[in-house]
Amino acid sequence: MAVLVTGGAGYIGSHMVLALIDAGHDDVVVIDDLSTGFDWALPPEVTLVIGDVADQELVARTIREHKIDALAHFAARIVVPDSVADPLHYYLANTVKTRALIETAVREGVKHVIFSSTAAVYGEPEVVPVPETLATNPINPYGRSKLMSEWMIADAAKAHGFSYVILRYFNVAGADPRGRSGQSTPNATHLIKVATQAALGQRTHLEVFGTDYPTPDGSCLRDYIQVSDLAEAHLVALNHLRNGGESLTLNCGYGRGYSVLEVVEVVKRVSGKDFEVRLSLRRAGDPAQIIAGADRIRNELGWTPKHDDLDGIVRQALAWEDALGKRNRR
Ligand SMILES: NC(=O)c1ccc[n+]([C@@H]2O[C@H](COP(=O)([O-])OP(=O)(O)OC[C@H]3O[C@@H](n4cnc5c(N)ncnc54)[C@H](O)[C@@H]3O)[C@@H](O)[C@H]2O)c1
Ligand SMILES: O=c1ccn([C@@H]2O[C@H](COP(=O)(O)OP(=O)(O)O[C@H]3O[C@H](CO)[C@@H](O)[C@H](O)[C@H]3O)[C@@H](O)[C@H]2O)c(=O)[nH]1
Repeated sequence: MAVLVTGGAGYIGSHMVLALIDAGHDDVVVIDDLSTGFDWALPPEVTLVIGDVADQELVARTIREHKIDALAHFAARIVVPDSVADPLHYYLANTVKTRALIETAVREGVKHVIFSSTAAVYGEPEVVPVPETLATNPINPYGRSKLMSEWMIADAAKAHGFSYVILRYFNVAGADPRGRSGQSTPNATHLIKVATQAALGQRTHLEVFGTDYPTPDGSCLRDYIQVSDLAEAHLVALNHLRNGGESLTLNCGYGRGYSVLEVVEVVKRVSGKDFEVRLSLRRAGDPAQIIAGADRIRNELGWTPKHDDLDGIVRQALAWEDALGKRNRR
C-alpha cells in the first residue's frame, strides 16, 4: 500500500512526506509540477513524479505502478488576494484540476482521499471559534474554489465508494523542528513568513493590512497551527481511513486566535530585532477573525498537537528563514 502526495514538494506537503517517512511508511510517491514547490524539499527515498495533477494519463500510470491506495491532495494555488485578482485561474487550478484528479483516482480504484481544505470556506463567521457544523460561506474565490472541491469529493465518495477526510486548515506556520523543511516560496505573503523576513533584514518593513476591524486591537485575528502538528493530523487521518473509519470533515487549528499586531510583537521579541511596521489599508478578501473550533479532530482522531506555542512557531520560522537566506546566497 502506497500513498500518493500531490503537491508534496510544497510547504505543507513536504512536511507530510517527512511525517510519513518518520513513521516508517517506505512507499511514498509525490506528484508535483514544481510551480511553487522544490525538489530539494524531498528526502531521497521518496519518488518524485514531476507533472500536473490534472494529467490523467500520468496520474493513472503512477497509481498503477506504485499500487496507490491513498491520495493526499495538497496541490493548489493558495494566495487569497491573488484569487480575488484572478478568480478564473483559481477555479481552474483548485477546482477543475481537483475534479480531474478525483476522476482518475476513482477510475483507478483509490480507496482513501485526504484533502487540504481551508478555514476560508467559512468566510466571515459570526461565531468564533468556528465549529465544523457552521454553514460554509466563503467570501473569496480561493475559499469557494476549495469548497467546491469539498463538495465534489463528498459526492464522488458517496457514489463511488471511497472514504475521505477533509481537513480545513487554519493558518499554517512554523517549520520542521529538525530544520529539514519550511516555507520556502519566494515572495510569500503569509504574515509570519513576512515578519521573520523583516526581522532578518530581508525586507525593509512590514505592512499591517487593516487596523479598523471589529477586533480588540483593530487588526485581524487568526489561529496559527504549526506545520508538523498539521502533518501529524494527516497521518492519523490516514490510519483512520485505512482502519475502515468513516469519512470526516475536520478543522485543523488550536482554537486560539492572535491578532496581526500581536504576531508582529512576538516576532520582534523572539528575534530580538526591531523593524519598521506600516499601518496600512485592509487587504481584499480578508475576514476579520477566524479561529478553529478544535475539539472534533481530537475526539474523532485522537490528534494531540505537540507544538501549540506561538513563540516556538516563530523561532522555527526564523531558523528556517535564516537557513533559506544562506542557501539562496550560496
Ligand atoms: N499555507 C496555509 O496557510 C494553508 C492554509 C489552508 C489550506 N492550505 C492548503 O494546503 C495546501 C498546500 O499549501 P502550501 O502552503 O503547502 O502551498 P505550496 O504552494 O507550498 O504547495 C503547493 C504545491 O503544489 C504544487 N502544485 C500546484 N499546482 C499543481 C498542479 N496542478 N500539479 C502538480 N503540482 C502542483 C506546487 O508546486 C507546490 O509544491 C493547499 O491545498 C492549500 O490550499 C494552506
Ligand atoms: O504582510 C502581511 C501579511 C499578512 N497580513 C495579515 O495577516 C493576516 C494573515 O494573513 P496571511 O498570513 O496572508 O493568511 P490568510 O490570508 O489568513 O490565509 C491563510 O490562511 C487561510 C486559512 O485561514 C488559508 O486558507 C490560506 O491559504 C492562507 O494563505 C491577515 O489579516 C493579513 O491581512 C498583514 O497584515 N501583513
